[in-house]
Amino acid sequence: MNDNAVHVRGLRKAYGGNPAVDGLDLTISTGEVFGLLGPNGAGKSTTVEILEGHRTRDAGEVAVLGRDPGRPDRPWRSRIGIVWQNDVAPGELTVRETVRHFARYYPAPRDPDEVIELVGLSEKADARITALSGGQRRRVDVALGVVGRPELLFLDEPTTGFDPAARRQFWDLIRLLARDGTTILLTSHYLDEVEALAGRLAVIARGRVIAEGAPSSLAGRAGKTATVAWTDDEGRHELRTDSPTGTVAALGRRFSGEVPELTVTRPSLEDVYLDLIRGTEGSEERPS
Ligand SMILES: Nc1ncnc2c1ncn2[C@@H]1O[C@H](COP(=O)(O)OP(=O)(O)OP(=O)(O)O)[C@@H](O)[C@H]1O
Repeated sequence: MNDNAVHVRGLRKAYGGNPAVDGLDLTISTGEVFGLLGPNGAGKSTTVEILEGHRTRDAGEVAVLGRDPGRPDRPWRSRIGIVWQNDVAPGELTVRETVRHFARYYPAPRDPDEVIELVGLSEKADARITALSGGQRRRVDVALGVVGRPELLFLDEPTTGFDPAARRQFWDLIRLLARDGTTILLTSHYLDEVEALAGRLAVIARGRVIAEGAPSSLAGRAGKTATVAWTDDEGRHELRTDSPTGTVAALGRRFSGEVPELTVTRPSLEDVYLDLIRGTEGSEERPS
């Protein structure tokens, strides 16, 4: 159909007459790490489940790895990987047994021991799943999602329950998979995670994409007013300006050298995101 990993036009899905996905368009290029953001109930999971072939749609054109996920077959399924939101690992097996077991479902799996190492569970390889902590079980979920060497990986809230160090380690794993050519669709409520990992993202509200772009430039973020702050004998100063370069140059001249505690900040991704979704929840008006 086309070379994109994911191609969606006019996707619709309603539950009992209530639209959950309401004319959604999405294109994800092969090899991209794409973030999906949106408030609770925006339609992210419904969209992702349709793309995964786990939910039917009411209308719209959808191609995932060139196929209609509404008619999934086994070879297509083996090309996608899913990290489920809920723990799917069987309890009585060890980590290694579990990963080996799942590897057998795929035609060209990764080496189970390498995968266990990748997710940082080598020391727990012989532990039963039931003996793992919540964050460690989540790592098993990730291992099961990638052991089949997927071309397209769906990650839904992947780092929920991870400690900060484990999150960073997981981000490294995602970057490694991306370098390996894996296309990744990441759904997360952690904006720093999306910013760190995604090349592009879409914000969904009330079943539609309301903004799309690189995290650094979403909704005109890069051009938004900057805040220049510095400290002098009188204390801390903050100046909002559309020309921070000129402001910093003037400060440089005033201090003839280093400006004490100088910072230049633009609105964070979270600021821009919250602005975007403000008014989309509980309102009858739809953003254009
Ligand atoms: N199986 C279902 N039956 C009925 N309504 C559903 C079903 N699944 C989802 N919905 C409704 O569809 C809408 C979109 O839900 P969805 O789970 O896709 O949102 P989401 O963006 O993934 O939210 P969250 O961030 O909370 O996971 C919500 O109003 C939800 O109540």
